[in-house]
Amino acid sequence: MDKPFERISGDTVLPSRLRGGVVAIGNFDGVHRGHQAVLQRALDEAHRRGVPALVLTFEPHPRTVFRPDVPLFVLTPPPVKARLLSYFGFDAVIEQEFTREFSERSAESFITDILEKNLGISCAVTGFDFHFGKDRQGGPAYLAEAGRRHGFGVAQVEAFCDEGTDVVSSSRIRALLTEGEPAEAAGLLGYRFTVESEIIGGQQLGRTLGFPTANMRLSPQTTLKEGIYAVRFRRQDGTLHDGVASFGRRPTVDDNGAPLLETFLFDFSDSLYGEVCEVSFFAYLRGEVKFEGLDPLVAQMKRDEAEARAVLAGVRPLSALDGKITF
Ligand SMILES: Cc1cc2nc3c(=O)[nH]c(=O)nc-3n(C[C@H](O)[C@H](O)[C@H](O)COP(=O)(O)O)c2cc1C
Ligand SMILES: Nc1ncnc2c1ncn2[C@@H]1O[C@H](COP(=O)(O)OP(=O)(O)O)[C@@H](O)[C@H]1O
Repeated sequence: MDKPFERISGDTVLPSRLRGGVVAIGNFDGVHRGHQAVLQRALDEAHRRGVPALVLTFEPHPRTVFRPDVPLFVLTPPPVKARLLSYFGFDAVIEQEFTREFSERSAESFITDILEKNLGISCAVTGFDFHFGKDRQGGPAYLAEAGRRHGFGVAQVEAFCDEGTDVVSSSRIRALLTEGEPAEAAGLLGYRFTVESEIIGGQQLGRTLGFPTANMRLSPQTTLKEGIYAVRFRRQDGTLHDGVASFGRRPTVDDNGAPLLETFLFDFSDSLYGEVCEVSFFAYLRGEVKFEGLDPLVAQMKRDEAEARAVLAGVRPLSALDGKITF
């Protein structure tokens, strides 16, 4: 059985069972393959030292605090990020509340108050470009020097490049998802992009068409391309179901609403209302179309189902992490 994983809010002094740990520090939005290089280094170091493996992350994403006027498509909201980190093998994530006030802290106060006093770390692991403290005072050299002064280890991990050329980044992944390239995004993430939300009621029309759909609202900042996808659906109890999903405004039946994610699960007939479920995106099949009536819509949905079944029949895990999420 997997060991218990803890989500801890920032500004708390860690209990003794989690002190002395190795902490990976960063926003890690997406927990992509570049992040995973940093996270793996922290895990290896924790195993070598025989101490807890922790992640320190900032919520909400600092960019939303510095640029509140620019919406940010967050790839991994806190519960999703926490689940990925637990699958990856960490003992806990510390979700430090990020505010303007927090950002005004000096780099030295970040070291003494957060890393030393609250977390009691034995080693910090960061990416090559991690900066911290007011006006980005603290960089890699500062952290290394602070480690020598305060007696904790420091490891910094180089930029992780895709096929040796392009740096893997959250912004590249956001752009791929916005362009309808979920398979390419999965290549950079190391797993299939996954959203989590509660199943809500709709117009109850789907069941009369032979295509009941489990409906979810995604965050309004999600700029995932609208259209039809081959997906895998995960229920709260961990069971997986293949399906086909539509993300969009349903121009045939309801042209005005905000986009909805609606998933038809194959070979399934239970109620899902009120359950928090996950949808993982494997392939983009087509854009949404305004049909003249329900018959051509249903005929197209049947073709979509056949195409999604064919896509999903051939999929393989991209990594151990992917295997834990969608296989
Ligand atoms: C595989 C699939 C493909 C869909 N394609 C379209 C489409 O091209 N155009 C459209 O207006 N709605 C499309 N929809 C949305 C349907 O109109 C919607 O699911 C149906 O009206 C049921 O609505 P309800 O869940 O509120 O009952 C699609 C839904 C699914 C599951
Ligand atoms: N195969 C299935 N795929 C999706 N949802 C299903 C399925 N079978 C039963 N359901 C249930 O039916 C609901 C969807 O039915 P539907 O008529 O489309 O109503 P709604 O308008 O609420 O989407 C889902 O939320 C779920 O509780």
